[in-house]
Amino acid sequence: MIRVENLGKSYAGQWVVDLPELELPRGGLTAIIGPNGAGKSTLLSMIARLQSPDRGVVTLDGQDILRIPGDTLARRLTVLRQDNAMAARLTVSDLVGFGRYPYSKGRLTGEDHAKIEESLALVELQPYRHRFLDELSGGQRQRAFIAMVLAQDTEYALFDEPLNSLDIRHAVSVMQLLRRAAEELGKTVVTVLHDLNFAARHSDRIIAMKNGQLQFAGPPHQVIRTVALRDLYGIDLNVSRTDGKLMVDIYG
Ligand SMILES: Nc1ncnc2c1ncn2[C@@H]1O[C@H](COP(=O)(O)OP(=O)(O)OP(=O)(O)O)[C@@H](O)[C@H]1O
Repeated sequence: MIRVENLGKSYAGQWVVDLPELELPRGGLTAIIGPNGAGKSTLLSMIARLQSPDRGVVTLDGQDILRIPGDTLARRLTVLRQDNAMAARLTVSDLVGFGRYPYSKGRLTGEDHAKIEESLALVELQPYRHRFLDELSGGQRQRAFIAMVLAQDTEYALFDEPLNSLDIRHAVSVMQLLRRAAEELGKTVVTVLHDLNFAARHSDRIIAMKNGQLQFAGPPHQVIRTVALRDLYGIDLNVSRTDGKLMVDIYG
């Protein structure tokens, strides 16, 4: 379980994350939604220890993440960041191989190569394995980074807007991948999503943030409601339910 206590991050005297308490239980897929600037990425990067909080603690299965050695943490938790700045003259295979670093320390074993292949196949990038990152389209590059995260094969996997730049086929495929990781492999998947329909369809629970605070939390049908979405985004969106499936009319 990931637990956040009294967690805060502030810039210029303004709390951009201000969470007295938040629990992300083990297993399942949690979507984090909320308007631009709500604090979603900041929360994710503090959980992944990419950014340090100004107050409070994050615990992973009861352990303060600041006390977990880096290589141990890297075998338990991984994160796909929104800004994947990385050397362009790196091939797709090399990048995905970095996901194995916590295990191989740079000397890839047969098992590592198998994981790399499996991850490339999951995002359908085998034909591009020898391409340099700057020779890929935006969506292909995004899938390469997703493959790197999958290759790391950690129990906790955090994603910040994984569907960025993806066409609809690959967006559906990545969401199904995350779903399978949670359902069949028992991983704990936490992902920031802007697409409310993907969040409604594929998540077990939704956390909705606004102004750095937790606004709503619960299963999709409790959060994906016209009143809640108006509160979050300031617009009226019609939500319907057909055959038990929630559908947000995102065109207003
Ligand atoms: N380095 C920084 N210096 C100052 N303010 C920052 C910095 N990083 C983030 N912020 C501010 O913190 C707030 C939260 O940013 P964050 O990126 O966490 O939001 P978000 O919910 O992920 O937004 P988006 O949906 O646009 O990605 C924003 O108001 C942002 O401007």
